[in-house]
Amino acid sequence: MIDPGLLLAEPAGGRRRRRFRAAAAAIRLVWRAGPREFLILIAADIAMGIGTFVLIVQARDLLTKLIDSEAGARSAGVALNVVVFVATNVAIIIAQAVVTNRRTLLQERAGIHVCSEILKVSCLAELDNFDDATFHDRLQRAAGSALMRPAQLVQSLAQQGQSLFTLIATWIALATIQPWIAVCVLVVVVPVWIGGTRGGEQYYGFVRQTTPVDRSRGYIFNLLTGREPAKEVRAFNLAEHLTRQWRTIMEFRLVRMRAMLRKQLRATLISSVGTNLVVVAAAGALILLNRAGVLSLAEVATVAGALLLFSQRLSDSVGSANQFFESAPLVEDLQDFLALEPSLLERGRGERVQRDFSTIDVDDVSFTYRGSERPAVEHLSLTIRTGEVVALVGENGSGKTTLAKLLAGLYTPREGSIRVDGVDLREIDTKNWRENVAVLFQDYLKYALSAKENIRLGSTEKQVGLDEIRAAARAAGADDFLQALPSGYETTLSPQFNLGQDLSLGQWQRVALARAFFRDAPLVILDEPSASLDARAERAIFDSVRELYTGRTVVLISHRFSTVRSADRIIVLDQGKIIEQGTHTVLMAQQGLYAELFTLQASGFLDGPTPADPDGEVALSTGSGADG
Ligand SMILES: Nc1ncnc2c1ncn2[C@@H]1O[C@H](COP(=O)(O)OP(=O)(O)OP(=O)(O)O)[C@@H](O)[C@H]1O
Repeated sequence: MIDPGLLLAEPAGGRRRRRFRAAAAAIRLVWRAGPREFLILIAADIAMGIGTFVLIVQARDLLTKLIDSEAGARSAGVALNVVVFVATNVAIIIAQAVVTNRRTLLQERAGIHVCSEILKVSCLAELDNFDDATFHDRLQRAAGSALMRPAQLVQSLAQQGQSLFTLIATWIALATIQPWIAVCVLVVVVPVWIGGTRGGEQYYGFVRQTTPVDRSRGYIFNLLTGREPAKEVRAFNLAEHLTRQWRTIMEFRLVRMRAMLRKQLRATLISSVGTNLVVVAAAGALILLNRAGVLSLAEVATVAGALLLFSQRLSDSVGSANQFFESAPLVEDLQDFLALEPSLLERGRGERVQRDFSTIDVDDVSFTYRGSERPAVEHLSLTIRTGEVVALVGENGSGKTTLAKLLAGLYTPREGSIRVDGVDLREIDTKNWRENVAVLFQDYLKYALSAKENIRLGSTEKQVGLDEIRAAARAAGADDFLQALPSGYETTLSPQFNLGQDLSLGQWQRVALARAFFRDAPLVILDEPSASLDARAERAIFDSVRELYTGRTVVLISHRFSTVRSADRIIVLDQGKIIEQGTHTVLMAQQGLYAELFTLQASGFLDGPTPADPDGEVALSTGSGADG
C-alpha cells in the first residue's frame, strides 16, 4: 500500500506567472473546443454587465421622478424609464438563459477535446513511462481535470469579468450619488476579496497530496468489484482485508479533506461576514445622511439598491475567484501533461524500414527498468537473420521477456543498440517498426469483444472478411470452438456482456495466437505461446510454425523444451546475460545449463533418471518433442 505520508511538494516557479499561463492555456483549449460557443458566452457576459449598469441608472431616474418630481414632469419621463427598465431586465434574463445553455455545451465540447488530447499523449507514451508512478499520478490528475477544469477556469474568468464589470459600474453609479460611501466601500471591499479567495488554493494542495493514495484506492476498489479478480478475492477470503485497506485510505483522505475544508470555511466566513458588514455599515450611513438632509429619499433608495447589488456581485466575484484559484493549478498540471506530446511525437519519428529486412543486430545491449538497481539484461549481443527461428530460454527472471520487448521496440536500451539492417531502432519510426512486429505476450489481453474482433485486432488496418479471420483461427487451432459458440464468431468473449461467453485458458491462448498469426508481420515474437495449450495442440501448432511463418523471423520464448528444441538457434539467458547459444544438439553436447534444464524437464516424464541425450532423442511420454 502507498505510504499515506507520501506528499508531493508543489512545483517551483513564480505562482502568479504559472496561474497566468494556466488561464491562457485554458482559454486556448476551450477556444479550440468550441469557438462559436466561446464568443457567444463572452458577448452574453458583456451584455449582462452593461444591462446591469443600465438598470441601476434607470432605477435611480425612476425613483427620482416618482419621489421628487412634479406630477406633470413625472408622468412624461416615467413611461420611458419603465419601458427601458423592463426591456433591459428581459434582455438580461435572455442573456442568462443563453449563457447557461451555451456553457453546458461548451463544457461538454471542452471535455471531449481535452480528453482526446490526454489520450493522444497517453497512447504516445512509452512503456517505460508506465513503469513510473509519477507518470501515473500526472495522468490521473490530468484525466481527473479534463472534463471540467479548463471550461470551469474560463467560466470563472468570464464570471469574474462580469462581476468586476458590474462592481465597477455599480461603484461608479454610487460615486456619482454619494462619493464618500463609494470610497468607504472600496476601502473595505479589497481586503474582503483577498481574504475570501484564499480557499481555492487549498483544494489543489489537497488533490496533489492525495493523488497517489487515490490511485491505490481505485486499484483496491477494482479488485473488490472486478470480474477478473473476483475468484481469487473469494478463494483467499481477501474481501475483508482489502476493504479494511480501502477504508484506511478513505480515512486518510477524509482527514486531509477536513483540514482543507476548514481552511476554505475560514476564507468563506471572512468573505461573507465582511461583505455583510459593508452593507450594514453603509445602510447605517445612509440613514444618517438622510436624517442630516445630505441625501434625498430617492437617493437613499437608489444607493441602498446599488449596495445590495454590489454585495451580491462581490460574493459572486469571490466565488469565481475561488473557482479560478482552484482550477488554475489543475489546468497547469493538465497543460504540463499535454506538453509532453511534441517530444513524444519527435521521439517516435524516424526512418521507415523495409518489410524484407535481412538482419537484426543486438549490439552490447543493457537495460535496467525504472526504479530497479539491477540490469534486467546486460551486455547482450546477437544477430538474428530473416527466416530464423530463434528460441530464448532460461530460468525465471533471466531477461527473456525484456529482450523480446526491446526487440519489439517497446523499451529503448539504456546502453548499446538494436539495429535493423544497420539502422538503430532509435532512428526508426516507432509506428512503422511496430507494424513489422507481431507479439504474443505471456500476459496477452482477453478483450471483452466478439471472437472475430479479438482476432481482427491483430491488424486493424486490414480490410478483410470473416474467411481471412477464420484462416488465422484455423492456424491457431481455434476455428472449431469459435464456430461452435452460440453466435459463432460474433459471440462476445465475456459473460459480463449480454449473451457473452468465456473461454478456457487454453482456448484463449489459441485466440491470442490467432491474433498474432493474423498480423502478417515479418518479425514474430511468441512469449510462452504454449503455456496453456494441451499436448496435442502444442504439437499441432509447433509442427506448423515453420510452415506458417515461412520467410519470417520468429523469436520464441518458452520453458517447454519440447517447443524450443526444433529452433534454428537456442539462446540461453542467465541473470540477463547470454551464457550459451546453438542448436539443441550442440547445447546438449555442451552439457551446460540448457542440457541440465532439458534433462530435468524430460526426467519428469520418465520413470527413472534420464541421461542427457545429445541428439534430443529423449522419449517424452507426451510425445510432444519435435525433431531437433
Ligand atoms: N516492469 C518492470 N519493472 C521492474 N523490473 C522488472 C519489470 N519487468 C521485469 N522486471 C525484472 O527484470 C528481470 C527480468 O525479467 P523478465 O520478465 O525479462 O524475465 P523472464 O526471463 O522473461 O522471466 P519469466 O521466465 O519468469 O517470464 C526480473 O528480475 C524482473 O523482476
